[in-house]
Amino acid sequence: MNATLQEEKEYLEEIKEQLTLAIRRVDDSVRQFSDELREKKEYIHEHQSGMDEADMVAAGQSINRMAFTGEAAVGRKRRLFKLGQSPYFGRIDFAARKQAAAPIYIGVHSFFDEQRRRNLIFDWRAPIASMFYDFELGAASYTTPAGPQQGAIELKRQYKIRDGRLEFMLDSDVNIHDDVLQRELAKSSDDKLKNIVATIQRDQNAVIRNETASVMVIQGVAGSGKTSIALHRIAFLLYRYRETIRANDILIISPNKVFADYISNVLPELGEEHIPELGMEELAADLLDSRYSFQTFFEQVSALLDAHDAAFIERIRFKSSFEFLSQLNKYLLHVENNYLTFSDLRIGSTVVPAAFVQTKLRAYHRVPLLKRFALVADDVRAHVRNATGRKLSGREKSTVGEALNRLFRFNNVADLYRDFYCWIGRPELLRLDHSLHLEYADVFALIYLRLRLEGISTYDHVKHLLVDEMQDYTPVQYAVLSRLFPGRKTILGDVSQTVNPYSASSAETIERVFPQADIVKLYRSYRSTVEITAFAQRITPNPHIIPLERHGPAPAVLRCANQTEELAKIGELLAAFNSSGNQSLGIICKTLRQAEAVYQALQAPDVYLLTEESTVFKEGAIITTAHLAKGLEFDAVIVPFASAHHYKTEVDKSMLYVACTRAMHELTLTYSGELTACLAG
Ligand SMILES: Nc1ncnc2c1ncn2[C@@H]1O[C@H](COP(=O)(O)OP(=O)(O)OP(=O)(O)O)[C@@H](O)[C@H]1O
Repeated sequence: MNATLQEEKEYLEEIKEQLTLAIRRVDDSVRQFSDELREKKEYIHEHQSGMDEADMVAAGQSINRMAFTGEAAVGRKRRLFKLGQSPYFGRIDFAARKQAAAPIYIGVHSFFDEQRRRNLIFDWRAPIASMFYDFELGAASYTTPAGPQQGAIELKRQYKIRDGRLEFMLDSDVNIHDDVLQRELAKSSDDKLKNIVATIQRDQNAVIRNETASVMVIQGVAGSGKTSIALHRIAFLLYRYRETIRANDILIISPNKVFADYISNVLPELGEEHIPELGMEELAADLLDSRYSFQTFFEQVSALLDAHDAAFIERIRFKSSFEFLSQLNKYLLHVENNYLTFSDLRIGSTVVPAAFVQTKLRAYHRVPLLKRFALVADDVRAHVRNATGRKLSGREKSTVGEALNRLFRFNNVADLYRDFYCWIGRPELLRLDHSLHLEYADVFALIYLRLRLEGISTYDHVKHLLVDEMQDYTPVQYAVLSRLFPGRKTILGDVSQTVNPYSASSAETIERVFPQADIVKLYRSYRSTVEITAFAQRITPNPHIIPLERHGPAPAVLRCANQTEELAKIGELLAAFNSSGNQSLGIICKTLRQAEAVYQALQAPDVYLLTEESTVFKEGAIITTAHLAKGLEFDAVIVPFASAHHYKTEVDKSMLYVACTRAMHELTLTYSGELTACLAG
């Protein structure tokens, strides 16, 4: 063993010892807290009769304080314990100007040596740790409250420590060493998405640590780490702004529950609490006060996959356009200018001139229209009070309210929405029957009208919004999000991975809704082998994509004589997976019907069918649809029924691209009949 390795091993043992001592100290203080808490409770119990209300409140507060401190100690213990397993993953020896170099160890959390009053491990989010990601050996700098600290990195080292044991270490003289990244990516994926702190790349680090963007749009190719980066960005913001932002101030809008479960590990792995999460449809139901039933996005896409209905596509296309949002905005102006009828109001013997009401209503132009009537009613009441020199009777007060409500010709948003289509001369674009069941394309348009006319402030508390799969949301949806969430936003996705090409948004479309957005584009793909990435390029080419140099078997396209033989083949592939070293397999179909057919045919134990109703991500082998698999990844992927019969339209092609790009190491397609033309390249 060379001297450096020996030194590092000794240092690791020393740190582990320090951590053990620190855990013991926390244990002692937790014990002390719980003893004090018990004594306090006993004291209160015994002296209850002699205590007045103020004493009780004070005692309650002190108990809460103790419990809070106790909880913080338990959290600290959890973090220390985790550090004991893997205390650090990186080290840089940094020499600040005119000073000798000092080692800086970087880990998932910081560890402070109370006795010597110095940091033994720095949190990866600390400003000084940013140099590990941003610089090679030589000149380097980081920001401090007093300005940039210049200096030089004299050594850069990476470690893999697992269960307290040093598995390997590497000195690197270039950026984060490719070897370590390669080792990480070559591993099989056994479970949910993982943290990537040890191998964050420079361009990714810039996105994670960006503090200036009020809206950040990340357009990145499949497997470029968008979701991972966005979650690390949240962890960074929680650390950087720990005084002002808490986990509860953040909201993740996720495409479905399985995805939400799939990403749920990353932040706790980084020591952060669970972040509230909401599906787009849950948000819609909430904003419509559950007054309307509506088609879901899954149902819309399934309908498109089932049949080619030109009128349905036309409705979706129009309502996904920027033009539609502009028309809605113009219509709102039209409503304001034309749908209010002003006349003099007679309250008792007082006449309130129409011009008075009109001026008042205009003065509140910043308030949503339907909210203005109540404000103007107060003004009218005050006017009448001044004119008569007396208080108004209850009856007179309600007469004012009723008269003002009559100024506006509509009393519900659905009627206005219907009227909008007459106004643009396209009534055929709305399918809304009396049961008020909305098509998915209408859901957010109706919400937008409601938002503009009534105002909604339920989500004002959210300080940071994260939206994944941005390509699936339309300009109207973004206009709603923009008004609903005034705080900062991180929006990410990939235009090539749309499941509905008729409603897809690009980064440029989103930029039109958020002109202030910082747009970042990521082209390096980390998930799949070079062979799989090249194969997926045959479906949707992207000349800019840069696959990470990692090789594996070429994807296989297996021809079968008929469907029975195809299902038998999939059974064989499943058996081969079970005896391979791979941990996860995704059998990804175009539709749920196909997925159910494969599931029935295989009848294999330990194979799960993932549907729209599923709420958790399962390990091992799963059968699902491309729509649901979006955002997930598997060691090996099988795409059944890749025939010309099943994959022929634009929507089918999108599904095939999503399915193939889920594979990390192995990809197999099966078909019978003629092979799909989507693979023609
Ligand atoms: N810097 C990195 N170090 C190690 N692994 C990384 C890095 N960046 C990304 N990865 C890995 O690449 C894979 C893809 O990441 P992620 O799912 O975040 O990408 P994505 O862009 O959201 O993908 P998609 O849009 O295709 O769903 C994950 O396994 C992730 O851990």
